Amino acid sequence: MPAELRALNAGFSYGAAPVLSNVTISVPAGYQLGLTGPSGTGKTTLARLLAGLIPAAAGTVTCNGQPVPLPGKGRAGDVAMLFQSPRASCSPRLSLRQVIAEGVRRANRRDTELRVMELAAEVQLTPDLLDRFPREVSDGQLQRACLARALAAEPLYLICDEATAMLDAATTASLVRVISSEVAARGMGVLALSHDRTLLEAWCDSVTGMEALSDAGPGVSHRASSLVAHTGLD
Ligand SMILES: Nc1ncnc2c1ncn2[C@@H]1O[C@H](COP(=O)(O)OP(=O)(O)OP(=O)(O)O)[C@@H](O)[C@H]1O
Repeated sequence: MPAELRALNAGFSYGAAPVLSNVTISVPAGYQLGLTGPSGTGKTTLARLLAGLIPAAAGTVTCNGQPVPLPGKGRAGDVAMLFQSPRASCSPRLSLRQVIAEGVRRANRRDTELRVMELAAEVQLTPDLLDRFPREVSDGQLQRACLARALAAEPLYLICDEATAMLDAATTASLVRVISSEVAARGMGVLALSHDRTLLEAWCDSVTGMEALSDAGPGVSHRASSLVAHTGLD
C-alpha cells in the first residue's frame, strides 16, 4: 500500500469551465511538499479535491491507496485542511475551547477536556485564551485554534491553503514549527499551498509549481514527487 496522498490524472470543472486537467501529484507520508503557482491556476481546487471536499470528474484521488471519501461517504479525518481565513472557518459563537473541541469530538475521543488542553499547548495557545470568542483574539491566535482543531484527529495528511497568508512572520514560523513537529513525530504528510515561494522553500522538503503537475501544462519538466531540495526554517 503506497503511503501517499495522491491525485492521478485528475480532472475537475466548475460547470463547463475546466480548471484541472490530467493533474498528477503525490504527497508522501512524512514529507512536506510546497505547491505554488499564479492565481486562478487551480491550487485551491486541487486541495479541495485531495481533501475529498469535491469529487474528481476524471482520474483518482487516493490516501494510502484508498479512495478519499467525500463528506458523509466514509471514514473521514485522514486528510485535514487548514484555510487562509480562520474567521471564515470558525463560528463566531464558539469559544476557542469549543472550536478545538469540535475537532476532538469528530475524532471520537472521549477525554475531550484533556485533549483540548493538550492540543492548545501544542499550538501554544495559553489557557486564558481558550474561553475567548473569535472576535476577542488575533488572526494568529484563531489560526492556532484552527490548527489544533485540524490536528485533533491526528490526520495522516494536512493541506494548508495559504494558511499563513494573513499572519506575521513570527506567527508563521511558529505554526510551521508545530506542523513540522507533527511530521517528525507521526509521519504526517503536508501539502502547503502559497504564492510565497520563499516561504515554501524554507518550510518544505521540496516545492513545485502547478504547471509541473499536468502533462497538458506549459513547461512540464517533472512530477512533484521527484523533487527533493531539503531546506529548513532553522
Ligand atoms: N465555486 C466556483 N465556481 C466557479 N468557478 C470557480 C469556483 N471556485 C473557483 N473557481 C474558478 O476556478 C479557477 C481556479 O480557482 P482556484 O481558487 O482553484 O485557483 P487558485 O490557484 O487557488 O487561485 P488563488 O491563488 O487566487 O487562490 C479560477 O478561475 C476560479 O475563478
